[in-house]
Amino acid sequence: MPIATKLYASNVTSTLNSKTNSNNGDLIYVILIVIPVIKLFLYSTIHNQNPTTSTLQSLSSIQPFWWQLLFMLQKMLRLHFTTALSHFASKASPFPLTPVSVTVSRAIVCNNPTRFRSQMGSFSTSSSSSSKLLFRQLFEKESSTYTYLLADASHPEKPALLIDPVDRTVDRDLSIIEQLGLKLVYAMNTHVHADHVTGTGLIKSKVPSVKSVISKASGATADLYVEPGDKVQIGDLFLEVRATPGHTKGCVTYVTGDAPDQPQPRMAFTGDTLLIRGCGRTDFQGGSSEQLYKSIHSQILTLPKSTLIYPAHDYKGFTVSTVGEELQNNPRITKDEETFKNIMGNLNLSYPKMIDIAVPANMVCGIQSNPKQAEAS
Ligand SMILES: N[C@@H](CCC(=O)N[C@@H](CSS)C(=O)NCC(=O)O)C(=O)O
Repeated sequence: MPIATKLYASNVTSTLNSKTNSNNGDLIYVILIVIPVIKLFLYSTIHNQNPTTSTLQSLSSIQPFWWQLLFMLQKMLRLHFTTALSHFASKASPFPLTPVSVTVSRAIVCNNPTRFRSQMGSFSTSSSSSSKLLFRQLFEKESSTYTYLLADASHPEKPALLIDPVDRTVDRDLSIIEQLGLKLVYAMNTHVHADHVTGTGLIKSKVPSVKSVISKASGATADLYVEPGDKVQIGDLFLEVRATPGHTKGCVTYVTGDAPDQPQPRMAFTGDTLLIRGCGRTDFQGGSSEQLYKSIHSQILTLPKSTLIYPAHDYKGFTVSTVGEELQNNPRITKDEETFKNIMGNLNLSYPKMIDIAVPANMVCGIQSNPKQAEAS
């Protein structure tokens, strides 16, 4: 029996029980109170006394007998006596004393699951929703890199793309793609990375139909080059390409489409341009703090405040932010341009350990002469 029906049935039973009990209570009321009063009046009449003036005298003479009788009755009918008291009390009180009210309130909670679901839903701000989008944020711990998997799950072929895959985690990424029944179409980079080798080359060696993608401005070799304003389509979903130079000269940010059938809120894959509470360094690969400041402010922070920020790295355990959150809390980009340039000129970060291997490899989208060697590294 469904829980709501069960509760309703027990509620009906309780109501019937309390009705029976109140009839018993009426009977006890007659035995305990009405009969003694009649007896008192009869006694007064028989003895030719005015009942009003002789009440105290009369009571004192009959009390021992009647109270003894009442005491015995009470013992015999303890349960009924208690019920009778409850009956009188409930008649006097605006609040019912029987458990019926408890049962009813439980039934109301269980009968309104949608109310509680919608309350829970209104607290969810950390992910974007679309009936089409399948989204996964994947992490590579050596370089603290995020790789993003996006797919149109409503399309018959379930076309998918990867943003910023890492060579070390290609097998993991391809296995989740296979498990979810997706068809990987594009392996994309936000820029030429300096701290790890991109997974795009290795992916192509394992799934030759996949196309590698990078910006034309990067100067790197790939199957497809994107430019500002281009759209990268998978099924009915698309990403817009925005030029965001500054960390490197070819950096781009991929932003989900601005249309009612696209994920809401929008999602921005910012690479190393905008990090959570930080931003990419500007001291190599054609970096420029002046350009970075302009890119972030004109191309990313002008998006709706609800836009989700998904960076290529995080070193502090953050996973996602929003434009609104960064506008308020980012210690670098909330400053004026001069202060920002000063901060960026004094970061004193050591060069990435992999820079001498990573940059040349990534200039050809990670295509290795021996993919098996790369897989083992
Ligand atoms: N220690 C790491 C490199 C860390 C680093 O320099 N990160 C870059 C992005 S990867 S090129 C960066 O821009 N950091 C900004 C910051 O404020 O930390 C290594 O050796 O690989």
